[in-house]
Amino acid sequence: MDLDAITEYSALHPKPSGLILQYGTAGFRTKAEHLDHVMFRMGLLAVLRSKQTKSTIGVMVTASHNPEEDNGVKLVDPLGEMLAPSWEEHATCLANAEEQDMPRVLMDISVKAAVNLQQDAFIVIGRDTRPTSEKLSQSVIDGVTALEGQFHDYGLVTTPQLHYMVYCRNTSGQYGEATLEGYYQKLSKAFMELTKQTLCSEDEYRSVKVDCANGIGALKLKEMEHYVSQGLSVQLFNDGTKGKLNHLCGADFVKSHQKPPQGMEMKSNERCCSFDGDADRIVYHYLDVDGHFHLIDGDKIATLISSFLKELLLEIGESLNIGVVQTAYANGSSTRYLEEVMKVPVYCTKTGVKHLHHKAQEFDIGVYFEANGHGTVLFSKAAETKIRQLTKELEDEKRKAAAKMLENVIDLFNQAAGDAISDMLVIEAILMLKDLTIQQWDALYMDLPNRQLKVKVADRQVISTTDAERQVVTPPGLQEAINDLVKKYKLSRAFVRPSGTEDVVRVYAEADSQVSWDGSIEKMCGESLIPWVVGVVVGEKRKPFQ
Ligand SMILES: CC(=O)N[C@H]1[C@@H](OP(=O)(O)O)O[C@H](CO)[C@@H](O)[C@@H]1O
Ligand SMILES: [Mg+2]
Repeated sequence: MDLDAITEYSALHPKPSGLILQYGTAGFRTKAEHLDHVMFRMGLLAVLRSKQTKSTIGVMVTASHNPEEDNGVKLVDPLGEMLAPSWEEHATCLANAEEQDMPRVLMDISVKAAVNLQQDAFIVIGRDTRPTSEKLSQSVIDGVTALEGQFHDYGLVTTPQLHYMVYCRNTSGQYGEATLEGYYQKLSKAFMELTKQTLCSEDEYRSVKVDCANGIGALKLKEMEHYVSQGLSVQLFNDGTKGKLNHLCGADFVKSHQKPPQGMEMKSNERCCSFDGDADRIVYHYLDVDGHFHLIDGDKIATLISSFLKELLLEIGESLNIGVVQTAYANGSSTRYLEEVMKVPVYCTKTGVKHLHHKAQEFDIGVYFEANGHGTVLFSKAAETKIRQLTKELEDEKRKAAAKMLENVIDLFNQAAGDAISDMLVIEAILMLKDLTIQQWDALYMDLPNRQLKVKVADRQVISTTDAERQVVTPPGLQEAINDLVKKYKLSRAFVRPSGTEDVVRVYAEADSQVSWDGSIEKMCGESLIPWVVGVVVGEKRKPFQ
């Protein structure tokens, strides 16, 4: 490693002294003006990771659903998954090293991680549509070239498209061709195959309105549109030609405000969906005839998908196991419906896709979705091989058709990461095949009323949790206080955790609809729980719930 050359290059991307950033749940994320040195250093780190794993590594420049002024970066590991936790620590150390210490820290990492510096390195880079993303991705490239890594810059791509490219390249093309054309071909072929025998021909089923959050999803859906136009017509809104990224629109806005995005014409009972800023999340929604807004979130998406998959499995008569993975934010009604009505086992992990993804890998078919709409379905290698084999061997026409459908579903899901485009096509296909309207889908179960709030505190790390973040460990007394509170309401649940991406504490509460009308959710969240959390964290001595 030529440390002098690295020092020289690094001086072109100097670190503001004293700035400390953390590689969080979704990489580094902050105001774009603080990120130039981080980008350069992540270019360097990606080269080390590539040498260590002898694989292509991805670097994505995006801040997803966060405001346009922000930006961020995350590394993508060899099979398209999130960076390994030990390397998250290396990333934090490298990003925070003061200018003069950086080459030594880089060297330390390569020794600790036993990196063979003679090994070749190959990095693929992608970026979203933020005004700062192009320049910042150039800084990543500077880092890669400073360590003499090879690279391919995919330019503007969605986050899941970059994950797909990494996965393709590290499986020698077995997963698909590592180009945008390859991605569109693979998905559209599976979608058209899957939907070709659908009986319904009414336009209602063939058309969907998409709020693209003024982000990259709009560009990529436009590119993809003609591949699927015979089966589905996609109407784009918030396509970035006027509005600001993620501003009053997009999946995060719709989910957290539980109201329609601005900039989208919605007529009653029309099927609409919203992507987030980097198109790795999706939620559906519609207005009913009375003009009431209905949100169909990640939980209901997981329910629709798992009931469809379970039916297909019954049809082919193979005992492949299926599991659904959620987080504590999943609505209690969804968990009950999945376990009690559908008889599907449900598991809860910590927040953050990497935890869900990891758990979902334990099943033949692992369905995972965060309530906010980030998720996908993973098929184990054994299940995939079995299903592909059945499409050839089965003689019974009905069973064979079910196996073929499953095969297309495997190809339609992005197995590397949650993907709004791919999820949308799966959902559209299921609705067509099952002849379901959005209202019928929505009526599978009724969400418990719920609230999610953020509290700004001096040090959010004062709160620590256990049991997949559902129980507070510290500060003492807080969990007991929550227990006392939820005891008072039917079907109620509440929890508090420090965010992994923002400097806030998140508070979640839900309760039976009967009692929510008298404002108990508000009582739980607003009047009592939040002041208590804030009080504890700032060290106030006041009693809870006063
Ligand atoms: C309640 C919530 O939606 N949390 C989000 C948010 O994490 P926090 O750790 O809650 O800030 O950002 C993550 C990354 O995008 C996403 O995976 C997660 O679901
Ligand atoms: Mg996102």
